[in-house]
Amino acid sequence: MSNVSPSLVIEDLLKDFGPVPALDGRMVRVLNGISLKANPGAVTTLLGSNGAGKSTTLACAQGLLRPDGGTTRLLGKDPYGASPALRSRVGVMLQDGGLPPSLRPIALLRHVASLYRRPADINSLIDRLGIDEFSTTSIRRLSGGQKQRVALAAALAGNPEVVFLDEPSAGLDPQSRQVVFDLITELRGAGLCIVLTTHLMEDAQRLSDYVYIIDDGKNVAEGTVAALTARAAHDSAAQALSFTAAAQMEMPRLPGHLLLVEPSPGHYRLEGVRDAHDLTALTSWWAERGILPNSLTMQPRSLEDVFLEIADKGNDAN
Ligand SMILES: Nc1ncnc2c1ncn2[C@@H]1O[C@H](COP(=O)(O)OP(=O)(O)OP(=O)(O)O)[C@@H](O)[C@H]1O
Repeated sequence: MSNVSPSLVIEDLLKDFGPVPALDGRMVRVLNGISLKANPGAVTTLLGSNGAGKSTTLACAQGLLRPDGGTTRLLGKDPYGASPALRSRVGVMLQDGGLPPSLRPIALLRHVASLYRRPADINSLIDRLGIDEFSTTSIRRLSGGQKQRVALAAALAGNPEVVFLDEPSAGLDPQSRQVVFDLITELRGAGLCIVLTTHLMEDAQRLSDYVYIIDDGKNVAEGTVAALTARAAHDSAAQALSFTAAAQMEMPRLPGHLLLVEPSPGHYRLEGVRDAHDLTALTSWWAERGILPNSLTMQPRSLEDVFLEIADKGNDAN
């Protein structure tokens, strides 16, 4: 891995937007020193909440926006104002699709493929992504998930070495999501450098070889999913326990370090469990109230726990 030269290298990226009338015409710094690397044959994920700066980072990496500072090298070149030769080696799937609304999907994909010297096998992409099912419908009338599939096929039509996927699973039903995930995994196996953004922890956890968590235009953590989750487990000995029972029960009084919440009706989550005594506090409440939970799980730490902890620390620091 260390001998592989990264397809994308970003160092200390700065990007300002504005002037913003609501801020007396001042500029807003939305990227404040983002750095990352993405290797071929790997899925590199930018994970962050809404507005963290993921799409802006991708737009700079793709050469669609001119950065206000820092350096960006895509396949060894500055992507801003790059030659068509560089662009033909890169595929982009934008969050809002950017597809011409009046065209039909297959005509569009054949046209896009015809613009490249070494296009992908477009029939196989159409088949894989189930685009045949809606081939006679214009893009304008496609559902969100169908547009996503066409946008992914368009991003891959030129047989790129690097592909940028902005929220690739947005709007997809579980079956299409699985198809897209399988395709991404296969492309990684074929040596593509895949850079994706998501705010969905589950997607990041399932797909990523390396994750950069960004918040407020800055890097806040990075690593493999395994390293990030292991580090968080080491940082904090507390675990969470989930159970399902009758909805909207009166909450018990628990020791101060425990927090019992009902994130959705009938689904309870006890946070901060450190040892078996903490479980006694919970089971005493169940015994007093005659509650027998329908299900009960102690959860291993997920990327979501890591993310929420980092976000919490960020909020505390502000
Ligand atoms: N053209 C623009 N002018 C002014 N502000 C902008 C512009 N584009 C983006 N921003 C701001 O920059 C910040 C980062 O936006 P960006 O779209 O990169 O976030 P994101 O992490 O991709 O979010 P999301 O998950 O919601 O797509 C946001 O606060 C956004 O409002």
